[in-house]
Amino acid sequence: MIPFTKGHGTENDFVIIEDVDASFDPDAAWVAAVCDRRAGIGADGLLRVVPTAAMPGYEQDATEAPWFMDYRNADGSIAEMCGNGTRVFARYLVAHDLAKPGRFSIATRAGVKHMHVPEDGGDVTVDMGRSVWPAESAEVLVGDRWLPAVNVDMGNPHAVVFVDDVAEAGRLWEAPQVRPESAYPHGVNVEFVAPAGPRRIAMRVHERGSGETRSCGTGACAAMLAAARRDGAAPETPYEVRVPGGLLRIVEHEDGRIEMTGPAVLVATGELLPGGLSAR
Ligand SMILES: N[C@@H](CCC[C@H](N)C(=O)O)C(=O)O
Repeated sequence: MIPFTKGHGTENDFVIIEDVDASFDPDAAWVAAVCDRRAGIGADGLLRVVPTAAMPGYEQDATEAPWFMDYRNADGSIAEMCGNGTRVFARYLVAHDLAKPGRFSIATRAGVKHMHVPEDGGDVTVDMGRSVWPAESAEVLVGDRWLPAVNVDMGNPHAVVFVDDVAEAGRLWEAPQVRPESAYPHGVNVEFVAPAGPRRIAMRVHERGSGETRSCGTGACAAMLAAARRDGAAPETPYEVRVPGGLLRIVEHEDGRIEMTGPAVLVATGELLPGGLSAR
């Protein structure tokens, strides 16, 4: 039987599997079966808690960040980074005595991230590092209009589109169409962003590998940065990003580091029974 924990950050939900001896490397089909909302546990993604020293290519980060967040999307694909995932992962480490509350670091495929988990169980902050702005120009189809995309890399790729109302994104049952597709050789997360007041935006997202989710932390940072540039806001200006699953508070510092604060909730623990997951 495989123990698991279920958690979420602004309703971006994850199955967390602890793998302290790095003996478990699930394949994509297994992850997709666990994340299936009818035949599995159901989640937007999976977080494997594994020693950084056991992750080939990341061993150098182990001293600073002993635990590695091995993130998988709901379809089983690997992504470099998950902003909401970092907060939930950090909460898990503290709850399971793998880290002390306060400040500590975790390793990810997008580098080491610095966390703050308050002792009182309050909201968790992650220092996401700096953004990169790819030069490609691209567009996203919204209804029957092609709108310009603002490309922001937060360790993973994002295309931010400004709309008047996030409802314009439609049902998002399928990945939004982008052009040229060559602008996103590894796929893209698409954020639809509308004004929601001074220093406040509303966002919906279609995530690469997971479909529409109720929140995306890296996406919220990309959206905030695109909005702040558009508003001409100075660094250190805090923004609120309203997503269907709650509220994230984000600030870009003078030195370009981006900090995101929001909830990180552990909901349940359980065990996966042998043979219970549907073969695909
Ligand atoms: N929900 C995440 C992002 C997860 C990865 C994304 N789907 C991708 O493929 O890049 C977040 O909170 O950042």
